[in-house]
Amino acid sequence: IIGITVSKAENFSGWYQEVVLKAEMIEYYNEISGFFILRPSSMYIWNTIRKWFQERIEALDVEEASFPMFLSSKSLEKEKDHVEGFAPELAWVTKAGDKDLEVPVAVRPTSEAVMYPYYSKWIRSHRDLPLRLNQWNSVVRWEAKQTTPFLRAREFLWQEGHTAHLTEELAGEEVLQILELYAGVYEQLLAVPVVRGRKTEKEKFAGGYYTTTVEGYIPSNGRGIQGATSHCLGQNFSKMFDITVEDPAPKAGDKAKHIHVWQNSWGLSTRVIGVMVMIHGDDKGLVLPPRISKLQVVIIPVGINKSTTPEDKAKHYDQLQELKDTLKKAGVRADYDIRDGYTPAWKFNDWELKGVPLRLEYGPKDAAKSVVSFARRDTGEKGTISISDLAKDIPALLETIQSDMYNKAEKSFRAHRIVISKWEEVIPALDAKNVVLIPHCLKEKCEDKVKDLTTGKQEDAEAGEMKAPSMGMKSLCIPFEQPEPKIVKGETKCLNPECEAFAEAWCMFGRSY
Ligand SMILES: O=C1CCCN[C@@H]1CCCn1cnc2cc(F)c(F)cc2c1=O
Ligand SMILES: [Mg+2]
Repeated sequence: IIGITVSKAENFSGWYQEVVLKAEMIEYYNEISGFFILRPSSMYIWNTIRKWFQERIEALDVEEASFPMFLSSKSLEKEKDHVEGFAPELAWVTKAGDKDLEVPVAVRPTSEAVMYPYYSKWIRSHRDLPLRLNQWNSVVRWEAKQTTPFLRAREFLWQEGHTAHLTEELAGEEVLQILELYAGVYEQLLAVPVVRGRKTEKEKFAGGYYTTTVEGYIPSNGRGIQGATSHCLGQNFSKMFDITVEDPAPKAGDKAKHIHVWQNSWGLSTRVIGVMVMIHGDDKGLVLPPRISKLQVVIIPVGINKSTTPEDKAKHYDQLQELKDTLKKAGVRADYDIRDGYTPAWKFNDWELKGVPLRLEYGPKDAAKSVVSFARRDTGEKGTISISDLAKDIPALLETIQSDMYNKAEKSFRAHRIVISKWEEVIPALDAKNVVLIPHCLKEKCEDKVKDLTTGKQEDAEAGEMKAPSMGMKSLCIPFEQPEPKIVKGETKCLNPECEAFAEAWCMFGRSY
């Protein structure tokens, strides 16, 4: 059978691998492990996201650039403090042909060290600010952990924005504008709800000042997943790379001094596609939100069989063409499937596997009544639409599917975000596939302890039980939207029973990717 042989509820990771393969989104690059081929249906989704995001950052005066994909160890040296943790992920080129390179070069895992020596050269006066450049490219991080399509790959497509500003306020404003665009990619295109917040000191980008993030939730395993990040780098990188401007408003009598610029960097990757697949897919395969689906409507001829005369078949197929033209004129990405030698049922399965949001069935009986039958991919709901209403009803139905998919996922995430004020309720909540909001002191050491306290111990596992001890919980973000009752400084204690500090905020924790 062409369908999915693994149930999403029973074997989530096996289900996921099978869906992305059988829906023809991905091919494993068997030559080298950890690399994947993105096939047309994935690239269509990525390009839809790219157009949507590109249009909006252009409105923010962000310009596009393309920098080399190799890093010299000299410029890597400049950010050595936080790069050392990443060193195992760096891929190096040491030879060209049969000659060793004098100095090995690293394949970019991100482009700060490639770009910022030139930011230093280009940014002289405050009139050169703000500088806002974005790259659409791919980066390489030689992950040691198990890779999986879209979610963790050794090379992935992303965009990386790198901006420089005169003040912390101007940088901070942009950090949030970009974060809101990331939330828009998820909520408006992928029908995926996200929580907006700030990363804790432990989870933020170590080279930065603060990190804001959009966090997703995977109902199948109750885990949180980082969706995209928008960092304020503060003046950390401008000090490392000497990116300064003359003070535009020196106090009278002061000699001209130089200000280190305030920088941001922000990235969203093809991981977003994996998140969408995991949330919306089902045991028949992919379920695509209409706004990002290459094919929104597939029209399947039914009731055509051996007894149908060639004339009638030809006439019927002409009508399929008319239906398709009507839908295309209405702005719907539609096509029909007249592949010979396959039954309608086979075709239904094939297009369900590929996640096409809406199927229309059209046979001689429908023709006689000037209707088409429809079947929604997300809910399976069926019905009929009169052909005269197609141009109006189909676009409306597609928008209904888009918002129903979002609302269903939003309801599920909201129901699995549990506000907790008693420590003993935490692990049961995690085991019930929830993420939790707890009063927390936000200190790194305390977070380490919370992770340890919530990691199942080997001896707890039933003797001989193969299951790995349950994963501890990490902080996901400090939600901008804080639950009631608001944490009052010095009143509520940090929920970690071994921590004496007061809570600073409600912090979202969960098992995570
Ligand atoms: O996350 C983003 C958004 C886009 C621009 N970059 C930032 C920070 C990237 C953080 N990061 C993430 N991963 C890395 C992996 C490495 F091998 C390495 F040398 C450096 C890094 C590294 O700096
Ligand atoms: Mg990483």
